[in-house]
Amino acid sequence: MITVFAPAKVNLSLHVVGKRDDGYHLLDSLVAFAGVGDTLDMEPADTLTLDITGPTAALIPDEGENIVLKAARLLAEATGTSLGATILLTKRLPVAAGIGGGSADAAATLTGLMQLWRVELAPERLAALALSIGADVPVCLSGRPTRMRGIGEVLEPAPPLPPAWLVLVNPMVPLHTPAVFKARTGPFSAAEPLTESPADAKALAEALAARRNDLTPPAISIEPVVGEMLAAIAAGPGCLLARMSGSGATCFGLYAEEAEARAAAASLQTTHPGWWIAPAPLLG
Ligand SMILES: C[C@](O)(CO)[C@H](O)COP(=O)(O)OP(=O)(O)OC[C@H]1O[C@@H](n2ccc(N)nc2=O)[C@H](O)[C@@H]1O
Ligand SMILES: Nc1ncnc2c1ncn2[C@@H]1O[C@H](COP(=O)(O)OP(=O)(O)OP(=O)(O)O)[C@@H](O)[C@H]1O
Repeated sequence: MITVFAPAKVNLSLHVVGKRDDGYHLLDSLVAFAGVGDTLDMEPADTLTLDITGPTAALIPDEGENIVLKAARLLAEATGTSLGATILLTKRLPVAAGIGGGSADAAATLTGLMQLWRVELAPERLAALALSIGADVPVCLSGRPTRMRGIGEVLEPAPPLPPAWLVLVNPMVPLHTPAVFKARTGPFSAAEPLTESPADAKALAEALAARRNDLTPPAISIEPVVGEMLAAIAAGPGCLLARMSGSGATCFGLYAEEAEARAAAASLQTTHPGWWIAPAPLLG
């Protein structure tokens, strides 16, 4: 059996720098990953089947093909294999949450099934297949701190990030990516990539504070609770920065120490028992 971890994707900064003719937005984003996520267990089988369990399994809508099966089907088509797999997805991340839950699952499916089926794809074919599943799937395949540009297809390693902790907070209200991009108004931003490795978590927070997530105002216009979450996270002790990830609604606090992140998470959970709150290390 193969087990693959599908970590939450966190956009530490996200600048919307333009728009393509087909309506997709051009981004410049510093993307990292957190030590909390879904897991996929895969075993060889004659056909492809998916079971879903875990605390957030029920949040995945019934309609449409699950992105795990879509990724598996496209990989089988691209490699010409007739092999199947029994896949168990343990879902822990909230859905439609800006932390790439579905994209992380799709990337983990590709990684795991390539091992299970002993198939390979040229890197550029794999990248194109990933992008055809979703804009965030290529970066989730990389799994390490990355400067993401274009609509998600232009990837280059980011400078190494220092040890740091995150607290991810979601109001358990889905926020759909197309609606947030649609609500964005005003001029486009300049790209302001991180060029040097921050010495520590405080320096990382300072560098991030000079940048932003341009999707925050449109997300707040659709779900005002995003503004409430940012204020609640920022007000807690030890918080170096509070920001929204991706198209929301998940926001994160950045902390230097694990104990600070755990204390902040416990305090937020007491004041907001309905929110999904996960302390996790920033993966280097
Ligand atoms: C906001 C981010 O999460 C940042 O990492 C991603 O850009 C979104 O990635 P994703 O959820 O995989 O997005 P997709 O499923 O490919 O796109 C959903 C919809 O969001 C809008 N969209 C998405 C990505 C992008 N760069 N510009 C867009 O305008 C489009 O209307 C698209 O139809
Ligand atoms: N395995 C899956 N996990 C979560 N959502 C899935 C999955 N398969 C299909 N979906 C569908 O994909 C939609 C988007 O879910 P996802 O959690 O990937 O969004 P997101 O957090 O907006 O992603 P991103 O951070 O890439 O913008 C869901 O509303 C759901 O209908």
